[in-house]
Amino acid sequence: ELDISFDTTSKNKNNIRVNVTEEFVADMIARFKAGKLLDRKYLYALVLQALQVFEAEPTMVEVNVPEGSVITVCGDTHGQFFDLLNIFETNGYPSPTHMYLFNGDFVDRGSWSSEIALLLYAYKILYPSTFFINRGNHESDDMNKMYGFEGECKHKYKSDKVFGLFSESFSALPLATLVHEQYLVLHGGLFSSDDVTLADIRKYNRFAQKQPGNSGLMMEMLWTDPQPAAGRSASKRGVGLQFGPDVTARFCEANGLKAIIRSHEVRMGGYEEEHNGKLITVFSAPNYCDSQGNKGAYINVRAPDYKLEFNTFNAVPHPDIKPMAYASRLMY
Ligand SMILES: O=C(O)c1nn[nH]c1-c1ccccc1
Ligand SMILES: [Mn+2]
Ligand SMILES: [Mn+2]
Ligand SMILES: [Mn+2]
Repeated sequence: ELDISFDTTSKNKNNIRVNVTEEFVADMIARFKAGKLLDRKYLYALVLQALQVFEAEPTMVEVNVPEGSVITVCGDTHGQFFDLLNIFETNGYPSPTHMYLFNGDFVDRGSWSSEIALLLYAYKILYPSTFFINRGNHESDDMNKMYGFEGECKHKYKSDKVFGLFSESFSALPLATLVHEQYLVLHGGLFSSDDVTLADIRKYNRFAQKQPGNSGLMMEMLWTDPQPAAGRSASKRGVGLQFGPDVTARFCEANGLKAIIRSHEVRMGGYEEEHNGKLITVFSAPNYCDSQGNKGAYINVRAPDYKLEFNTFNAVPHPDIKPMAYASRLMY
C-alpha cells in the first residue's frame, strides 16, 4: 500500500504527502506498464511535491559529476513512455550515483505523457540532487492544448485541475543546467544577442511570467535552433531565431564552455555534433510519433575526462495507442 503522511503545513490542498521510495517508483512503473493510472489524490501530491523542489532550484542549475558517478543527458521524450523505460533498462535506472538530466519536451505528441511526467517527478522527489529536468517549449500551455497533453490529462484523470497543476509545475522548471562547469544544457539554444552570459541566465527570474511568450530570454532558450551558416536568421517556426557556428563559438569562449548540448529537433541518428563540435543536438524519442524512423540517443558524461559518450537506441514496442490519441480533434 502507498506510504503517505498528512501534510497540513504547505499549500497542499488535499494535505497528502507521498513518501517516494524506490518501492513506490517500482510500483508506479508496474501500474503504468499495465495501463493503470495513479489515484488522483496521489497525483496531486506528487506534482505539488515536485513543484516545491523545482521552485527552490535556480534558473540555471549547476551540477558537478563526482568520481564514481555518471550523468546521462536525455533529449525530447514526448510521451514515449516505453522508450523511456528502455533507456533506464539499457543504461541503468536513476540512483544517487547515476545522475540523469532530461532536457525538456517530455510531454505532447506521444500518448503516455502523464506517465512520463509523473515518473520524472517521482525521481526528482526521490533524488533531488542527482536527478534534473529542464523546461522545453512543450512544457507550456499553448503547446499542451494543441499537441495532446491537456487532452490526455482530461481523458485519463477526468478533471481540469490535473492539467492546471502540471501547468503550474512546468512554470517552475529550471531553464538550463550547467554540467561540470563545461557543458551548458538547455532545450532550444542561444540568443539574439551576443551579450547574454551564464550570470544573466542564473539570475533570470523565470517566475516573472508563466509562459515562454514570443520574445525574451526564456523564449529563446526554449525555441531557438542552430543553422550551418554564420550569423543569425529568422526561425522557420515563426518564433525564435536560428544561430550559426560563430554565435556558438563566441558564447562558449565568453562563458568558458566546452559545448552547448540542446534538443528540440529530431536527428535521424538520435544525435548530431554541429558547429565544429561546440553544439550537440540530442533527441531521445526514437521513431518519433511512430513515423519518423529516427534513432533515439542519450549522452553519458563521467570522470576523469568528462568527454561526451554518445549512445543510440531504437524504438521498442508499445500498446496500440497512436500518438496524439487525446489531442483535440481541432488539430486534424
Ligand atoms: O512537437 C514537436 O515536435 C516539437 N518539439 N519542439 N518543438 C516542436 C514544435 C513546435 C512548433 C510546432 C510544431 C512542433
Ligand atoms: Mn520536441
Ligand atoms: Mn522543443
Ligand atoms: Mn512508438
